Amino acid sequence: MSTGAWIIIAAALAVVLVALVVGLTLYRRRQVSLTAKEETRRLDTAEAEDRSGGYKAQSGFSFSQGTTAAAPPQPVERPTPKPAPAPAPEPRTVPLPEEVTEAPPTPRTPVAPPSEPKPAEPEPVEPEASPGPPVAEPEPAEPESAPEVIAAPDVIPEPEVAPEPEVAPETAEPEAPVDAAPTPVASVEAVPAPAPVETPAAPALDEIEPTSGRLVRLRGRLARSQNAVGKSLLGLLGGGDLDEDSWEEIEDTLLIADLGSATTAKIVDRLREEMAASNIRSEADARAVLRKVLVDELRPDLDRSIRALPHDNLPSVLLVVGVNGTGKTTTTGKLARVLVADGRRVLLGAADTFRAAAADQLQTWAERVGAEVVRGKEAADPAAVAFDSVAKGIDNGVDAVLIDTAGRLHTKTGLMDELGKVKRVVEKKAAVDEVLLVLDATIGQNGLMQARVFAEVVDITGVVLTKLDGTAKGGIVFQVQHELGVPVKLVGLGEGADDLAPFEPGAFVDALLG
Ligand SMILES: Nc1nc2c(ncn2[C@@H]2O[C@H](COP(=O)(O)OP(=O)(O)OP(=O)(O)O)[C@@H](O)[C@H]2O)c(=O)[nH]1
Repeated sequence: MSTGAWIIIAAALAVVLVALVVGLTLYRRRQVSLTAKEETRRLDTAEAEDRSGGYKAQSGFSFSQGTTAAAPPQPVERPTPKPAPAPAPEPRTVPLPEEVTEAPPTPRTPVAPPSEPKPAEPEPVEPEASPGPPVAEPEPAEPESAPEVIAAPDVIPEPEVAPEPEVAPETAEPEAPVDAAPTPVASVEAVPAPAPVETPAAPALDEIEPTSGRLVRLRGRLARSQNAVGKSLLGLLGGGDLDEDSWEEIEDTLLIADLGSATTAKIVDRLREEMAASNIRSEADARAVLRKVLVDELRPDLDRSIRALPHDNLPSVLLVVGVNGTGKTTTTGKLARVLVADGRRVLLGAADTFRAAAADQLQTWAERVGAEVVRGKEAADPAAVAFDSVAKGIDNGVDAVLIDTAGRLHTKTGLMDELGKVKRVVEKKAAVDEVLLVLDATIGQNGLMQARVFAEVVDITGVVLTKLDGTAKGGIVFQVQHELGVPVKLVGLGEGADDLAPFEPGAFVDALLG
Protein backbone atom coordinates (compact mmCIF):
# COMPACT_ATOMS: atom_id res chain seq x y z
CA MET A 1 0.00 0.00 0.00
CA SER A 2 1.12 3.45 -0.71
CA THR A 3 2.03 5.98 1.97
CA GLY A 4 -0.99 8.07 0.95
CA ALA A 5 -3.32 5.16 1.61
CA TRP A 6 -1.80 4.63 5.08
CA ILE A 7 -2.26 8.29 5.87
CA ILE A 8 -5.93 8.13 4.82
CA ILE A 9 -6.51 5.03 6.99
CA ALA A 10 -4.79 6.65 9.98
CA ALA A 11 -6.85 9.81 9.58
CA ALA A 12 -10.06 7.79 9.40
CA LEU A 13 -9.11 5.88 12.55
CA ALA A 14 -8.33 9.15 14.31
CA VAL A 15 -11.73 10.56 13.36
CA VAL A 16 -13.49 7.41 14.64
CA LEU A 17 -11.50 7.61 17.88
CA VAL A 18 -12.35 11.26 18.41
CA ALA A 19 -16.02 10.55 17.72
CA LEU A 20 -15.98 7.73 20.30
CA VAL A 21 -14.36 9.90 22.95
CA VAL A 22 -16.76 12.77 22.32
CA GLY A 23 -19.77 10.43 22.40
CA LEU A 24 -18.63 8.83 25.64
CA THR A 25 -18.05 12.21 27.28
CA LEU A 26 -21.44 13.47 26.27
CA TYR A 27 -23.09 10.31 27.56
CA ARG A 28 -21.33 10.61 30.92
CA ARG A 29 -22.17 14.27 31.22
CA ARG A 30 -25.81 13.53 30.67
CA GLN A 31 -25.69 10.89 33.39
CA VAL A 32 -24.01 13.26 35.85
CA SER A 33 -26.45 16.04 35.21
CA LEU A 34 -29.39 13.71 35.82
CA THR A 35 -28.00 12.62 39.17
CA ALA A 36 -27.30 16.16 40.17
CA LYS A 37 -30.87 17.15 39.44
CA GLU A 38 -32.21 14.36 41.54
CA GLU A 39 -29.99 15.33 44.43
CA THR A 40 -31.06 18.94 44.24
CA ARG A 41 -34.67 17.91 44.17
CA ARG A 42 -34.16 15.70 47.20
CA LEU A 43 -32.59 18.56 49.09
CA ASP A 44 -35.41 20.90 48.15
CA THR A 45 -38.01 18.44 49.31
CA ALA A 46 -36.20 17.79 52.55
CA GLU A 47 -35.97 21.50 53.20
CA ALA A 48 -39.63 21.98 52.51
CA GLU A 49 -40.80 19.07 54.58
CA ASP A 50 -38.46 18.98 57.50
CA ARG A 51 -38.41 22.62 58.41
CA SER A 52 -35.76 21.63 60.89
CA GLY A 53 -36.80 19.60 63.85
CA GLY A 54 -34.58 20.22 66.82
CA TYR A 55 -33.43 23.45 65.30
CA LYS A 56 -31.52 25.70 67.65
CA ALA A 57 -31.54 29.38 66.94
CA GLN A 58 -28.22 31.12 67.07
CA SER A 59 -29.66 33.68 69.39
CA GLY A 60 -29.73 31.22 72.26
CA PHE A 61 -33.43 30.83 71.75
CA SER A 62 -34.23 27.20 71.34
CA PHE A 63 -37.21 26.25 69.24
CA SER A 64 -38.67 22.80 68.94
CA GLN A 65 -41.63 21.01 67.49
CA GLY A 66 -44.72 20.21 69.48
CA THR A 67 -45.74 16.65 69.96
CA THR A 68 -47.66 15.03 67.19
CA ALA A 69 -50.05 13.21 69.47
CA ALA A 70 -52.55 16.00 69.57
CA ALA A 71 -52.50 16.63 65.87
CA PRO A 72 -55.89 17.31 64.40
CA PRO A 73 -57.74 14.52 62.73
CA GLN A 74 -57.77 16.02 59.29
CA PRO A 75 -54.67 17.95 58.49
CA VAL A 76 -54.99 20.50 55.81
CA GLU A 77 -52.59 20.48 52.95
CA ARG A 78 -50.06 23.24 53.15
CA PRO A 79 -49.89 25.26 50.04
CA THR A 80 -46.68 26.78 48.86
CA PRO A 81 -45.85 29.73 51.07
CA LYS A 82 -46.85 33.00 49.57
CA PRO A 83 -44.91 36.20 49.84
CA ALA A 84 -46.01 39.18 51.86
CA PRO A 85 -49.75 39.68 52.10
CA ALA A 86 -51.45 41.50 49.32
CA PRO A 87 -53.80 44.45 49.71
CA ALA A 88 -56.77 43.59 51.83
CA PRO A 89 -59.49 42.01 49.78
CA GLU A 90 -63.04 42.47 50.71
CA PRO A 91 -63.58 39.87 53.37
CA ARG A 92 -66.17 37.34 52.53
CA THR A 93 -68.26 35.70 55.07
CA VAL A 94 -67.85 32.00 55.25
CA PRO A 95 -70.16 29.83 57.27
CA LEU A 96 -67.64 29.25 60.00
CA PRO A 97 -69.95 27.52 62.47
CA GLU A 98 -69.96 24.41 60.35
CA GLU A 99 -66.28 24.76 59.67
CA VAL A 100 -65.63 24.74 63.34
CA THR A 101 -67.59 21.61 64.02
CA GLU A 102 -65.78 19.73 61.33
CA ALA A 103 -62.33 20.19 60.05
CA PRO A 104 -62.37 20.81 56.32
CA PRO A 105 -62.68 17.48 54.60
CA THR A 106 -60.95 18.41 51.43
CA PRO A 107 -57.54 19.92 51.10
CA ARG A 108 -57.65 23.51 50.09
CA THR A 109 -56.02 24.51 46.94
CA PRO A 110 -53.77 27.50 47.07
CA VAL A 111 -55.49 30.54 45.84
CA ALA A 112 -54.01 33.20 43.70
CA PRO A 113 -53.39 36.38 45.61
CA PRO A 114 -56.55 38.39 45.71
CA SER A 115 -56.34 40.97 43.03
CA GLU A 116 -59.62 42.75 42.84
CA PRO A 117 -62.39 42.74 45.34
CA LYS A 118 -65.50 41.16 43.96
CA PRO A 119 -68.30 43.43 44.96
CA ALA A 120 -71.30 41.97 43.22
CA GLU A 121 -70.47 38.31 43.52
CA PRO A 122 -73.24 36.42 45.24
CA GLU A 123 -72.17 35.06 48.55
CA PRO A 124 -72.72 31.36 49.06
CA VAL A 125 -74.32 31.57 52.46
CA GLU A 126 -75.14 34.35 54.80
CA PRO A 127 -73.92 33.25 58.19
CA GLU A 128 -76.29 35.33 60.22
CA ALA A 129 -79.11 33.38 58.72
CA SER A 130 -77.99 30.25 60.46
CA PRO A 131 -77.43 30.84 64.12
CA GLY A 132 -79.41 27.71 64.88
CA PRO A 133 -77.98 24.30 65.47
CA PRO A 134 -75.55 23.62 62.71
CA VAL A 135 -74.78 20.14 63.84
CA ALA A 136 -76.42 17.76 61.45
CA GLU A 137 -76.08 20.03 58.52
CA PRO A 138 -73.41 18.97 56.09
CA GLU A 139 -70.70 21.47 55.58
CA PRO A 140 -71.72 23.73 52.78
CA ALA A 141 -69.63 23.47 49.73
CA GLU A 142 -66.73 25.79 49.96
CA PRO A 143 -66.80 28.49 47.37
CA GLU A 144 -64.99 27.47 44.23
CA SER A 145 -62.41 30.14 44.58
CA ALA A 146 -61.94 30.21 48.29
CA PRO A 147 -60.83 33.62 49.42
CA GLU A 148 -57.42 33.92 50.91
CA VAL A 149 -58.88 35.80 53.81
CA ILE A 150 -61.54 34.02 55.71
CA ALA A 151 -63.73 36.41 57.53
CA ALA A 152 -64.08 35.46 61.14
CA PRO A 153 -67.55 36.07 62.38
CA ASP A 154 -67.84 37.65 65.75
CA VAL A 155 -69.24 34.50 67.16
CA ILE A 156 -68.51 30.88 66.69
CA PRO A 157 -71.12 28.76 68.33
CA GLU A 158 -69.52 25.88 70.10
CA PRO A 159 -70.41 22.60 68.51
CA GLU A 160 -73.22 20.92 70.34
CA VAL A 161 -72.35 17.49 69.15
CA ALA A 162 -68.83 16.88 68.22
CA PRO A 163 -66.72 13.82 67.76
CA GLU A 164 -64.30 14.82 70.48
CA PRO A 165 -65.38 13.70 73.91
CA GLU A 166 -64.23 16.92 75.51
CA VAL A 167 -66.64 18.96 73.47
CA ALA A 168 -69.53 16.59 73.54
CA PRO A 169 -70.86 17.30 77.02
CA GLU A 170 -71.18 20.98 76.31
CA THR A 171 -74.61 21.79 75.26
CA ALA A 172 -75.16 25.25 74.02
CA GLU A 173 -72.13 26.78 75.60
CA PRO A 174 -72.95 30.36 76.40
CA GLU A 175 -71.10 32.83 74.32
CA ALA A 176 -70.77 35.27 77.13
CA PRO A 177 -69.41 34.29 80.50
CA VAL A 178 -72.25 33.53 82.84
CA ASP A 179 -71.08 36.07 85.31
CA ALA A 180 -71.70 39.68 84.69
CA ALA A 181 -68.55 40.46 82.81
CA PRO A 182 -67.85 44.14 82.44
CA THR A 183 -67.10 43.84 78.78
CA PRO A 184 -69.91 42.62 76.58
CA VAL A 185 -69.36 39.50 74.58
CA ALA A 186 -71.29 39.10 71.41
CA SER A 187 -73.93 36.46 71.35
CA VAL A 188 -75.26 34.59 68.38
CA GLU A 189 -78.54 36.41 68.38
CA ALA A 190 -77.22 39.81 69.12
CA VAL A 191 -74.55 40.11 66.49
CA PRO A 192 -75.25 39.50 62.85
CA ALA A 193 -71.72 38.37 62.31
CA PRO A 194 -70.15 41.33 60.64
CA ALA A 195 -66.90 40.62 59.01
CA PRO A 196 -63.75 41.51 60.88
CA VAL A 197 -60.98 43.55 59.52
CA GLU A 198 -58.13 41.48 58.23
CA THR A 199 -55.11 43.61 57.88
CA PRO A 200 -52.04 42.80 55.90
CA ALA A 201 -48.61 43.57 57.17
CA ALA A 202 -47.24 46.84 55.97
CA PRO A 203 -44.32 46.59 53.61
CA ALA A 204 -41.95 48.84 55.56
CA LEU A 205 -40.17 46.50 57.91
CA ASP A 206 -38.40 47.34 61.08
CA GLU A 207 -34.75 46.43 61.17
CA ILE A 208 -34.35 43.40 63.36
CA GLU A 209 -31.29 43.57 65.50
CA PRO A 210 -29.00 40.57 65.08
CA THR A 211 -29.86 38.20 67.84
CA SER A 212 -26.33 37.16 68.69
CA GLY A 213 -24.90 39.17 71.53
CA ARG A 214 -28.35 40.02 72.78
CA LEU A 215 -28.01 37.76 75.76
CA VAL A 216 -24.81 39.34 76.94
CA ARG A 217 -26.38 42.78 76.89
CA LEU A 218 -29.51 41.59 78.61
CA ARG A 219 -27.59 39.65 81.18
CA GLY A 220 -25.81 42.81 82.16
CA ARG A 221 -29.12 44.57 82.59
CA LEU A 222 -30.50 41.76 84.71
CA ALA A 223 -27.39 41.75 86.83
CA ARG A 224 -27.78 45.42 87.63
CA SER A 225 -31.34 44.97 88.82
CA GLN A 226 -30.65 41.89 90.90
CA ASN A 227 -27.45 42.89 92.57
CA ALA A 228 -28.93 43.69 95.97
CA VAL A 229 -30.04 40.14 96.69
CA GLY A 230 -26.75 38.58 95.71
CA LYS A 231 -24.66 41.03 97.68
CA SER A 232 -26.67 40.50 100.79
CA LEU A 233 -26.57 36.70 100.55
CA LEU A 234 -22.89 36.53 99.79
CA GLY A 235 -22.12 38.97 102.57
CA LEU A 236 -23.80 36.67 105.04
CA LEU A 237 -22.55 33.35 103.72
CA GLY A 238 -19.00 34.47 103.19
CA GLY A 239 -18.76 36.18 106.52
CA GLY A 240 -17.37 33.27 108.49
CA ASP A 241 -19.27 31.22 111.07
CA LEU A 242 -22.99 31.25 110.54
CA ASP A 243 -25.08 31.39 113.68
CA GLU A 244 -28.85 31.07 113.83
CA ASP A 245 -29.28 34.81 113.40
CA SER A 246 -27.31 34.69 110.20
CA TRP A 247 -29.46 31.88 108.87
CA GLU A 248 -32.56 33.84 109.74
CA GLU A 249 -31.19 36.79 107.86
CA ILE A 250 -30.51 34.59 104.86
CA GLU A 251 -34.06 33.34 105.07
CA ASP A 252 -35.41 36.90 105.23
CA THR A 253 -33.32 37.95 102.24
CA LEU A 254 -34.72 35.10 100.18
CA LEU A 255 -38.27 35.89 101.27
CA ILE A 256 -37.85 39.56 100.43
CA ALA A 257 -36.55 38.52 97.02
CA ASP A 258 -39.92 36.84 96.40
CA LEU A 259 -38.75 33.25 96.60
CA GLY A 260 -41.71 32.31 98.75
CA SER A 261 -41.71 30.38 102.02
CA ALA A 262 -41.63 26.84 100.61
CA THR A 263 -38.76 27.49 98.23
CA THR A 264 -36.90 29.54 100.82
CA ALA A 265 -37.15 26.77 103.42
CA LYS A 266 -35.91 24.24 100.90
CA ILE A 267 -32.99 26.40 99.83
CA VAL A 268 -31.95 27.21 103.38
CA ASP A 269 -32.01 23.52 104.32
CA ARG A 270 -29.85 22.61 101.36
CA LEU A 271 -27.50 25.51 102.01
CA ARG A 272 -27.01 24.38 105.58
CA GLU A 273 -26.19 20.86 104.42
CA GLU A 274 -23.85 21.95 101.66
CA MET A 275 -22.06 24.53 103.79
CA ALA A 276 -21.50 21.98 106.53
CA ALA A 277 -20.21 19.40 104.08
CA SER A 278 -17.94 21.79 102.17
CA ASN A 279 -14.79 23.36 103.38
CA ILE A 280 -15.74 27.01 102.97
CA ARG A 281 -12.70 29.25 103.29
CA SER A 282 -13.57 32.25 101.21
CA GLU A 283 -16.44 34.22 99.77
CA ALA A 284 -15.73 32.54 96.45
CA ASP A 285 -16.32 29.13 98.05
CA ALA A 286 -19.56 30.37 99.57
CA ARG A 287 -20.61 31.77 96.24
CA ALA A 288 -19.97 28.44 94.51
CA VAL A 289 -22.15 26.59 97.01
CA LEU A 290 -24.90 29.18 96.86
CA ARG A 291 -24.84 29.16 93.08
CA LYS A 292 -25.09 25.39 92.92
CA VAL A 293 -28.04 25.29 95.30
CA LEU A 294 -29.93 28.05 93.51
CA VAL A 295 -29.30 26.66 90.04
CA ASP A 296 -30.41 23.19 91.13
CA GLU A 297 -33.57 24.70 92.54
CA LEU A 298 -34.32 26.23 89.15
CA ARG A 299 -34.22 22.80 87.56
CA PRO A 300 -31.86 23.23 84.63
CA ASP A 301 -33.04 19.85 83.34
CA LEU A 302 -36.44 21.20 82.27
CA ASP A 303 -37.09 21.58 78.56
CA ARG A 304 -37.21 25.30 77.89
CA SER A 305 -37.40 25.19 74.14
CA ILE A 306 -40.29 27.06 72.61
CA ARG A 307 -42.47 24.77 70.55
CA ALA A 308 -42.70 27.12 67.64
CA LEU A 309 -41.65 24.93 64.75
CA PRO A 310 -44.14 23.58 62.25
CA HIS A 311 -44.88 19.91 62.24
CA ASP A 312 -47.18 17.47 60.50
CA ASN A 313 -47.45 19.89 57.64
CA LEU A 314 -49.11 22.44 59.88
CA PRO A 315 -47.87 25.56 61.58
CA SER A 316 -47.12 25.47 65.27
CA VAL A 317 -49.76 27.21 67.35
CA LEU A 318 -48.86 29.20 70.44
CA LEU A 319 -51.37 30.77 72.80
CA VAL A 320 -50.13 33.70 74.85
CA VAL A 321 -52.21 34.07 78.00
CA GLY A 322 -52.05 36.24 81.07
CA VAL A 323 -53.68 39.15 82.83
CA ASN A 324 -53.92 42.42 80.95
CA GLY A 325 -50.94 44.67 81.36
CA THR A 326 -48.47 41.90 82.11
CA GLY A 327 -46.90 42.25 78.68
CA LYS A 328 -48.68 39.64 76.57
CA THR A 329 -48.88 41.69 73.41
CA THR A 330 -45.35 42.97 73.77
CA THR A 331 -44.05 39.45 74.36
CA THR A 332 -45.98 38.13 71.35
CA GLY A 333 -44.38 40.82 69.19
CA LYS A 334 -40.90 40.24 70.57
CA LEU A 335 -41.18 36.52 70.03
CA ALA A 336 -42.38 37.06 66.49
CA ARG A 337 -39.29 39.19 65.91
CA VAL A 338 -37.00 36.42 67.05
CA LEU A 339 -38.75 33.88 64.88
CA VAL A 340 -38.75 36.12 61.83
CA ALA A 341 -35.09 36.93 62.41
CA ASP A 342 -34.44 33.21 62.30
CA GLY A 343 -36.18 32.88 58.97
CA ARG A 344 -39.60 31.77 60.09
CA ARG A 345 -42.91 32.93 58.68
CA VAL A 346 -45.18 34.07 61.45
CA LEU A 347 -48.83 35.04 61.75
CA LEU A 348 -50.11 36.96 64.74
CA GLY A 349 -53.71 36.49 65.85
CA ALA A 350 -55.25 39.33 67.83
CA ALA A 351 -57.69 37.36 69.92
CA ASP A 352 -57.70 40.07 72.56
CA THR A 353 -60.80 41.63 71.09
CA PHE A 354 -61.89 43.51 74.16
CA ARG A 355 -59.66 46.46 73.56
CA ALA A 356 -59.21 47.78 70.07
CA ALA A 357 -55.90 49.24 71.18
CA ALA A 358 -54.58 45.77 71.96
CA ALA A 359 -55.24 44.62 68.41
CA ASP A 360 -53.75 47.85 67.06
CA GLN A 361 -50.66 47.25 69.14
CA LEU A 362 -50.29 43.73 67.78
CA GLN A 363 -50.83 44.93 64.26
CA THR A 364 -48.06 47.46 64.70
CA TRP A 365 -45.76 44.70 65.87
CA ALA A 366 -46.69 42.62 62.84
CA GLU A 367 -45.95 45.51 60.53
CA ARG A 368 -42.60 46.19 62.11
CA VAL A 369 -41.55 42.59 62.06
CA GLY A 370 -42.98 41.44 58.76
CA ALA A 371 -45.51 39.03 60.17
CA GLU A 372 -49.06 38.60 58.98
CA VAL A 373 -51.88 39.52 61.27
CA VAL A 374 -55.50 38.54 61.72
CA ARG A 375 -57.71 40.65 63.89
CA GLY A 376 -61.40 40.73 64.63
CA LYS A 377 -63.78 43.52 65.31
CA GLU A 378 -63.87 44.90 68.80
CA ALA A 379 -65.91 42.59 71.05
CA ALA A 380 -65.79 39.82 68.46
CA ASP A 381 -65.59 36.31 69.80
CA PRO A 382 -61.90 35.70 70.63
CA ALA A 383 -62.34 32.05 69.66
CA ALA A 384 -63.50 33.08 66.20
CA VAL A 385 -60.44 35.25 65.69
CA ALA A 386 -58.15 32.53 67.03
CA PHE A 387 -59.74 29.98 64.71
CA ASP A 388 -59.46 32.28 61.77
CA SER A 389 -55.82 33.03 62.54
CA VAL A 390 -54.91 29.37 62.49
CA ALA A 391 -56.98 28.76 59.36
CA LYS A 392 -55.21 31.56 57.56
CA GLY A 393 -51.85 30.45 58.89
CA ILE A 394 -52.47 27.00 57.43
CA ASP A 395 -53.67 28.37 54.11
CA ASN A 396 -50.69 30.67 53.80
CA GLY A 397 -48.19 28.04 54.89
CA VAL A 398 -46.72 30.00 57.79
CA ASP A 399 -44.43 28.32 60.31
CA ALA A 400 -45.97 29.63 63.51
CA VAL A 401 -49.23 31.21 64.59
CA LEU A 402 -48.95 33.25 67.78
CA ILE A 403 -52.29 34.10 69.35
CA ASP A 404 -52.52 37.00 71.78
CA THR A 405 -55.50 36.40 74.06
CA ALA A 406 -57.45 38.65 76.36
CA GLY A 407 -56.82 38.13 80.05
CA ARG A 408 -59.60 39.75 81.97
CA LEU A 409 -59.41 38.00 85.27
CA HIS A 410 -62.87 39.05 86.32
CA THR A 411 -63.84 35.58 87.42
CA LYS A 412 -62.40 32.18 86.96
CA THR A 413 -65.56 30.99 85.22
CA GLY A 414 -65.39 33.72 82.63
CA LEU A 415 -61.74 33.08 82.00
CA MET A 416 -62.28 29.38 81.82
CA ASP A 417 -65.11 29.80 79.36
CA GLU A 418 -63.05 32.04 77.18
CA LEU A 419 -59.65 30.37 77.16
CA GLY A 420 -61.09 26.89 77.11
CA LYS A 421 -63.18 27.77 74.12
CA VAL A 422 -60.30 29.43 72.29
CA LYS A 423 -58.20 26.32 72.74
CA ARG A 424 -60.95 23.91 71.74
CA VAL A 425 -61.92 25.86 68.67
CA VAL A 426 -58.31 26.28 67.53
CA GLU A 427 -57.77 22.55 67.92
CA LYS A 428 -60.33 21.95 65.22
CA LYS A 429 -57.64 23.19 62.89
CA ALA A 430 -54.30 22.41 64.48
CA ALA A 431 -52.87 21.26 67.77
CA VAL A 432 -51.96 23.93 70.28
CA ASP A 433 -48.26 23.38 70.84
CA GLU A 434 -47.50 25.91 73.49
CA VAL A 435 -49.50 27.87 76.06
CA LEU A 436 -47.26 30.61 77.39
CA LEU A 437 -48.37 32.31 80.58
CA VAL A 438 -47.08 35.87 80.84
CA LEU A 439 -46.44 37.11 84.37
CA ASP A 440 -45.25 40.50 85.53
CA ALA A 441 -42.23 39.99 87.80
CA THR A 442 -42.77 43.29 89.56
CA ILE A 443 -46.01 42.24 91.20
CA GLY A 444 -44.49 39.42 93.21
CA GLN A 445 -47.02 37.29 95.06
CA ASN A 446 -49.91 38.59 92.97
CA GLY A 447 -48.26 37.06 89.97
CA LEU A 448 -48.28 33.74 91.69
CA MET A 449 -51.98 34.01 92.41
CA GLN A 450 -52.61 34.76 88.75
CA ALA A 451 -50.49 31.80 87.78
CA ARG A 452 -52.58 29.51 89.96
CA VAL A 453 -55.84 30.63 88.37
CA PHE A 454 -54.55 30.29 84.84
CA ALA A 455 -53.05 26.91 85.55
CA GLU A 456 -56.45 25.68 86.68
CA VAL A 457 -58.05 26.93 83.50
CA VAL A 458 -55.62 25.86 80.83
CA ASP A 459 -52.58 23.61 80.58
CA ILE A 460 -49.69 26.00 80.76
CA THR A 461 -46.57 24.74 79.03
CA GLY A 462 -44.24 27.62 79.78
CA VAL A 463 -43.97 30.90 81.64
CA VAL A 464 -42.72 34.23 80.37
CA LEU A 465 -41.61 36.50 83.17
CA THR A 466 -41.72 40.09 82.03
CA LYS A 467 -40.36 43.31 83.50
CA LEU A 468 -37.48 41.66 85.29
CA ASP A 469 -35.65 44.89 84.56
CA GLY A 470 -38.10 46.68 86.78
CA THR A 471 -37.61 44.71 89.96
CA ALA A 472 -34.78 44.14 92.37
CA LYS A 473 -36.29 40.79 93.22
CA GLY A 474 -36.92 38.19 90.57
CA GLY A 475 -37.30 35.37 93.06
CA ILE A 476 -40.77 34.81 91.66
CA VAL A 477 -39.07 32.62 89.04
CA PHE A 478 -38.39 30.01 91.72
CA GLN A 479 -41.93 30.14 93.06
CA VAL A 480 -43.68 29.97 89.74
CA GLN A 481 -41.71 26.96 88.62
CA HIS A 482 -42.10 25.30 91.97
CA GLU A 483 -45.84 25.91 92.07
CA LEU A 484 -46.79 25.21 88.46
CA GLY A 485 -44.19 22.60 87.67
CA VAL A 486 -43.62 24.24 84.29
CA PRO A 487 -40.43 26.02 83.30
CA VAL A 488 -39.92 29.71 82.91
CA LYS A 489 -38.93 29.79 79.25
CA LEU A 490 -38.51 33.44 78.45
CA VAL A 491 -37.84 36.66 80.30
CA GLY A 492 -38.69 40.20 79.36
CA LEU A 493 -35.98 42.64 80.29
CA GLY A 494 -37.20 45.92 78.93
CA GLU A 495 -39.66 47.66 76.68
CA GLY A 496 -37.38 47.53 73.68
CA ALA A 497 -38.32 45.32 70.76
CA ASP A 498 -35.34 43.05 71.31
CA ASP A 499 -35.55 42.88 75.07
CA LEU A 500 -36.62 39.28 75.23
CA ALA A 501 -34.25 36.53 76.27
CA PRO A 502 -34.42 32.82 76.80
CA PHE A 503 -34.36 31.91 80.45
CA GLU A 504 -31.21 30.12 81.53
CA PRO A 505 -30.94 29.06 85.19
CA GLY A 506 -27.17 29.45 85.36
CA ALA A 507 -27.13 32.90 83.77
CA PHE A 508 -30.04 33.99 85.90
CA VAL A 509 -28.38 32.93 89.14
CA ASP A 510 -25.12 34.60 88.07
CA ALA A 511 -27.08 37.77 87.49
CA LEU A 512 -28.84 37.34 90.82
CA LEU A 513 -25.55 36.98 92.64
CA GLY A 514 -24.00 39.89 90.79
N1 LIG B 1 -39.91 47.38 81.57
C1 LIG B 1 -40.56 46.47 80.88
N2 LIG B 1 -41.77 46.77 80.38
C2 LIG B 1 -42.44 45.82 79.69
C3 LIG B 1 -41.90 44.53 79.49
N3 LIG B 1 -42.81 43.81 78.79
C4 LIG B 1 -43.86 44.63 78.55
N4 LIG B 1 -43.64 45.84 79.09
C5 LIG B 1 -44.52 47.00 79.07
O1 LIG B 1 -45.71 46.70 79.78
C6 LIG B 1 -46.79 47.43 79.24
C7 LIG B 1 -47.95 46.47 78.99
O2 LIG B 1 -47.57 45.60 77.97
P1 LIG B 1 -48.65 44.93 76.99
O3 LIG B 1 -47.87 44.06 76.08
O4 LIG B 1 -49.53 45.94 76.40
O5 LIG B 1 -49.46 44.07 78.01
P2 LIG B 1 -50.72 43.15 77.73
O6 LIG B 1 -50.65 42.05 78.70
O7 LIG B 1 -50.80 42.77 76.31
O8 LIG B 1 -51.90 44.11 78.11
P3 LIG B 1 -53.18 44.51 77.27
O9 LIG B 1 -52.66 45.08 75.97
O10 LIG B 1 -53.87 45.50 78.11
O11 LIG B 1 -53.94 43.25 77.09
C8 LIG B 1 -46.27 48.11 78.00
O12 LIG B 1 -45.99 49.44 78.29
C9 LIG B 1 -44.98 47.36 77.69
O13 LIG B 1 -44.04 48.15 77.02
C10 LIG B 1 -40.61 44.23 80.05
O14 LIG B 1 -40.07 43.13 79.97
N5 LIG B 1 -40.00 45.24 80.74
